[in-house]
Amino acid sequence: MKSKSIIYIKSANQVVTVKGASQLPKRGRDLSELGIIENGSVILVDDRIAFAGTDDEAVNYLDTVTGNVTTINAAGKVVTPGLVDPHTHLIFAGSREKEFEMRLQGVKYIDILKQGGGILSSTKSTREATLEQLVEQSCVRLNRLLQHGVTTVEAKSGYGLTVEDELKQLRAARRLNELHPVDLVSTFMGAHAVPAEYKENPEAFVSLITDEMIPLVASENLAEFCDVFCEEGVFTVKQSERILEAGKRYGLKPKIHADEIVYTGGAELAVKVGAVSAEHLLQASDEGIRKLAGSQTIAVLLPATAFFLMEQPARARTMIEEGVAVALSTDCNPGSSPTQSMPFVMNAACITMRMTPAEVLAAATINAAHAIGRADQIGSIEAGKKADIVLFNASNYQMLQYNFAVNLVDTVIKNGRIAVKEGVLLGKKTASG
Ligand SMILES: N=CN[C@@H](CCC(=O)O)C(=O)O
Ligand SMILES: [Zn+2]
Repeated sequence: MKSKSIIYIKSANQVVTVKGASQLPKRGRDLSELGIIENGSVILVDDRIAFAGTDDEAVNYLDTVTGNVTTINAAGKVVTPGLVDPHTHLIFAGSREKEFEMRLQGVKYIDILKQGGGILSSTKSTREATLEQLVEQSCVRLNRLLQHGVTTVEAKSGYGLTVEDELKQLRAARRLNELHPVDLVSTFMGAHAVPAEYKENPEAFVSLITDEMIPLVASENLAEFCDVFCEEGVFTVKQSERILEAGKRYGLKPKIHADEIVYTGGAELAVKVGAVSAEHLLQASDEGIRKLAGSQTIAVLLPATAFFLMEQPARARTMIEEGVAVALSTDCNPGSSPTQSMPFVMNAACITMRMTPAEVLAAATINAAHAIGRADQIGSIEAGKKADIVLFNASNYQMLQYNFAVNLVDTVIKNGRIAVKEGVLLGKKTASG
């Protein structure tokens, strides 16, 4: 019989389990309850977490298991669950730094899209790329996410906007998931923008999404979620509802880019369709926030996007006080958030939205896992969950947010294997494996 692989992480300054009293998303005061173990140990057996407790308890537990033990001395470090990034547009080709300069000169993000740039510019480069080129370019970003502590990432399509190119993007995500240690969770987002060829007839594009794209995505099992950019000048509330309901009929769970640039009632729609998550929410109304608070929909907040677009961020404090379950994400994409740093997002959540370091950590782990329907497997350090763990060079969890614009990640363990050691990616992944 194959010997078990055991990783014994011991003597951590803090093990931040983020374990909650229930299996539900964290809200209100509970968002700050991190289940910290001082002088803690974590024991991983093969690809699962087997134990989390004090150093003394760990010694007793170790007596009960046999296998090849790798010991990691975590003295002076903070141990957390692998970070979860629940909203990205990871799979794309090209970049848009020229638009960045235009925006610095005062041109609005949404106006660039209306003039045929923005998302449509990335659509052009993504259509021109082969699946292999998409995997290659996206792999570089995924490596960086991993080096910044992310062990699971959601990835949306939406830069293809034709049947074949949307499928190509989702197949690229599947390929990357197969070759890379980080887990990818796919979302179909054919409703990311109306392509130029449908400018005069957007309803026909909506029909293409509902009648052709969604059935094909579902039949190839290429995505778990369906997302829509519900925004003035992009997809109306009515069109968004039609698309999300069509997705539901094919087993794709709804997500919405809601109330990002202007208020449209996106948050209200998210609750109406039973969305797993509503994203952005910069312009969400009081009523929208109240409705989110009374629902199971997670509010995925994207402070790096507001920062990069030079806009006011979402009202995180109001949301938390009203009882909304909030999560955080990079929104990694070529236009509004070309970052691969969750630690930056976590810092920005404190500085720009006044979330506390404790709230931020829960929002970037367990609540982020809820936002992609994975909270039973990841997002906290609990026996039975995936062995996805990060060790930070920090004496306490507040340091993670306080020490901004540096990467404190020392070690990342993904599925029970060391993927990053002393900040360096091991067995560096490329598109060929
Ligand atoms: N707002 C819509 N979609 C992305 C941006 C995509 C892009 O600009 O390429 C977002 O979530 O920010
Ligand atoms: Zn997005």
